[in-house]
Formats: sequence, structure tokens, C-alpha cells
Amino acid sequence: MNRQITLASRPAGYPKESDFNLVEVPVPAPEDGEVLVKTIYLSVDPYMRGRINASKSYAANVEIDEVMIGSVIAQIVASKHPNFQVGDVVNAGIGWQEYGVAAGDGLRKIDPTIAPISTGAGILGMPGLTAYFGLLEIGKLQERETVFVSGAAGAVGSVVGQIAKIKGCRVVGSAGTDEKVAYIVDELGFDDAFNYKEVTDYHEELQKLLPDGIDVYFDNVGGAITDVVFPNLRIKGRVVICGQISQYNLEKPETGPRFLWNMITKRARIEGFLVSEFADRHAGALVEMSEWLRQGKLKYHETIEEGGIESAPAAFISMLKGGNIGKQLVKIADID
Ligand SMILES: NC(=O)C1=CN([C@@H]2O[C@H](COP(=O)(O)OP(=O)(O)OC[C@H]3O[C@@H](n4cnc5c(N)ncnc54)[C@H](OP(=O)(O)O)[C@@H]3O)[C@@H](O)[C@H]2O)C=CC1
Ligand SMILES: CCCCCC(=O)/C=C/[C@@H]1[C@@H](C/C=C\CCCC(=O)O)[C@@H](O)C[C@H]1O
Repeated sequence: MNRQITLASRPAGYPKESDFNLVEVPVPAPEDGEVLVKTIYLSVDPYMRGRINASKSYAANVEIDEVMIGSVIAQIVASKHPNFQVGDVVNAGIGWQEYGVAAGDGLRKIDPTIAPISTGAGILGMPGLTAYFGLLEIGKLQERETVFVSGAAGAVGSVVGQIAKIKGCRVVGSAGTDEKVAYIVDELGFDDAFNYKEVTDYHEELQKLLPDGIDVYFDNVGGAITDVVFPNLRIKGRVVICGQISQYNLEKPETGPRFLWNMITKRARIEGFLVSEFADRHAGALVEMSEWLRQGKLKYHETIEEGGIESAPAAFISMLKGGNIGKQLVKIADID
């Protein structure tokens, strides 16, 4: 049998475990052009919070009793596609379930000789690519500039800071615990960082840590931290809107930012993006990122919930509340 997590109810505020159901269905069979995969690691990501709301956003919602949306690192157990063999490891968008059928066309193979396969959902997957394209293409980062990244100890933010260091920049990050602050400074090489839950005056903190101002702000969180970036921008600064996680679980959205006149005086630019816009360049970026990983210029951490498919809701809620360092995954099965 195949165990799946379905959406039971639409959460108000933070999701609860009771917003999800565990159900059992028969394992499906692949048709021509398809593969049957067994999930090894399940990825839980912030964007999933938006997909379980009632109101439509930029992408389709998960309906009640539907399997939760998501991508997995999985092993092929049956193949009816000429390019895939039993045993191959792939990244497949089958959602929160132990087994699933996926179309072979467009499926990304994971090379287990480069790094552990779990990285295909993290530093060598969608979050790593988000950092790469957000910083280099949207942020147009130049050597020796100054960078501030919020959500700096997470899957995306931790890579943003390291790429900025590779480019010779001064990098400051914000994160929600002292352990995370120590991790990004001591392990990842950020120049400085602060715990946004302890610091009360963000403006004063940014003036202290980045006294010459910010060339590129990589925004993963939005809210009060983002508000105070605007007066701290340098001339021609760039604000990259990657995510706004501080707002995803609010029942009533906050107002702001109210410092946008700084965009005029600083002749600055603000731009949102989706990593999927760069899909035709993902493969090339992964080659460069893999090489940085091999050279030790990029490091990563994963927070892995070992409790199987039934623990996916708890891992998702924990990630939304800051329980992860680096990429949050759920281990579903061992690889054969
Ligand atoms: N534009 C795009 O294409 C993409 C955008 N994203 C966005 O990037 C951001 C980071 O994603 P990802 O790296 O996967 O997730 P993370 O690994 O960073 O995990 C989420 C983190 O968000 C932080 N957080 C939660 N609530 C708040 C809050 N109120 N204020 C500040 N921080 C908070 C927590 O860390 P802490 O302990 O520091 O609070 C938590 O660990 C998200 O906003 C996501 O939506 C991700 C992928 C693609
Ligand atoms: C208003 C909500 C903003 C949410 C921003 C965000 O987090 C967007 C993320 C996705 C992202 C990932 C979506 C699917 C995962 C693909 C599977 C994989 O490669 O591992 C990207 O694809 C565009 C946004 O939908």
C-alpha cells in the first residue's frame, strides 16, 4: 500500500497537524512514458503554506482531500520511459506520499556521485537555485559589494550568504536563534549576523553592522526587518524580494513598508522573482554550484525529520516556526 498525506482543512494562522490526514491507497502503476518512484526524502517548503489557503495565488491550490503538493527525492522502482532505469534517483513532484507515478519527460536525475542525494532538494536543488538566480541575476551582485540577507540560516538564505562571500562581498545575515547566528558566522563565513528575536532596534543594528549601507538586500522574510532596509540602502541598491515568510501565517496581513521614498533618493530598484523563471538555466547553475561544493566553497546543513510520512505535517509546521537549520527534509525510506 501507498501512504499519503492529504489536506483535511484549510488552516487559519499556523497549520496544525489536524489540518492533514494520513490515508492508504494502492500503489499506482506507470503507463507508457511514466515511472513509478519510491520516496526517499520529502521536501517541506514555505511556498506550500500559500498553496493550502482558500484564496487563489499565482499557482493552483491544494484541494481538500487532495495529496499535499511537493517534490521528493525518489528512487525509480518501475520504468516505462527509455531514459530511466530501475534504481535511478530523481527529483519528482509527486507530493507527500511514499510512492507515486511521474511523467519521465522533464524529470531531473540526481547524480549520487556529486553529493548525498538529499542535496537534490536543498543546496543542489530548488532552494540553492533560488539563492543563485536571486542574488546574481535579480540582485546583479558585483564583487566587493555589501549584502544583507534575512532568513539567513535557512535553505535559501544560507546559500545566498555563501555565494556573496565567493564573490568577495561583505555579508550580514539575520536569523531567529543564537545557534543559527553562530552557525552562519562560524561555519559558513558570514561577516556578521544578528538574532532578530533579541535585537529590538533593527535600524540601529544595520547601521552598526553595515555602516556604509547595503548594496543588495536579499529578502526572505519581509515585515519589520525589510522596512528598515530601505533607509539603509546605498545609491543604486537592489532589493530582491524572494519570500515574505513573516506574512504567510498571519490571519491579517501587516501594513508597510513605509520607507519607499528612499527608493527615490537612493535611485534603488526592488524586484520579485520566481526561481522557475530561470528553468532553462538551472542545469548550468547546478554545474557551477556542484563545483563550489566540491571545492569546499559552499557548505550545507540539513534538518532531517526521521519519522516517516506521518511526520511530514509536524516537520512542515516546525520549519514554518523556525525549527530548521538549513534545508528541512523528511526521511521516508532507505535507498535500495
Ligand atoms: N521566489 C522563489 O522562487 C522562492 C522563494 N522562496 C522563499 O524563500 C524564503 C526561504 O525559503 P527556505 O529557505 O526554503 O526556508 P527556510 O529554510 O529559511 O525555512 C523557513 C525559515 O523562515 C524563518 N521564519 C519563520 N517565520 C519567520 C518570521 N515571522 N520572521 C522571520 N523569519 C521567519 C524561520 O527561521 P528563523 O529561525 O530565522 O525565524 C524558518 O526556519 C521563503 O520566504 C520562501 O517562500 C523559496 C524558494 C523559491
Ligand atoms: C506569495 C508567496 C510567495 C512564495 C514564494 C515561494 O516560496 C515560491 C516558491 C515556488 C518555487 C518552488 C515550487 C515548486 C518546487 C519545484 C520542485 C523542485 O524543483 O524541487 C518555484 O518553483 C516557484 C514558486 O512556485
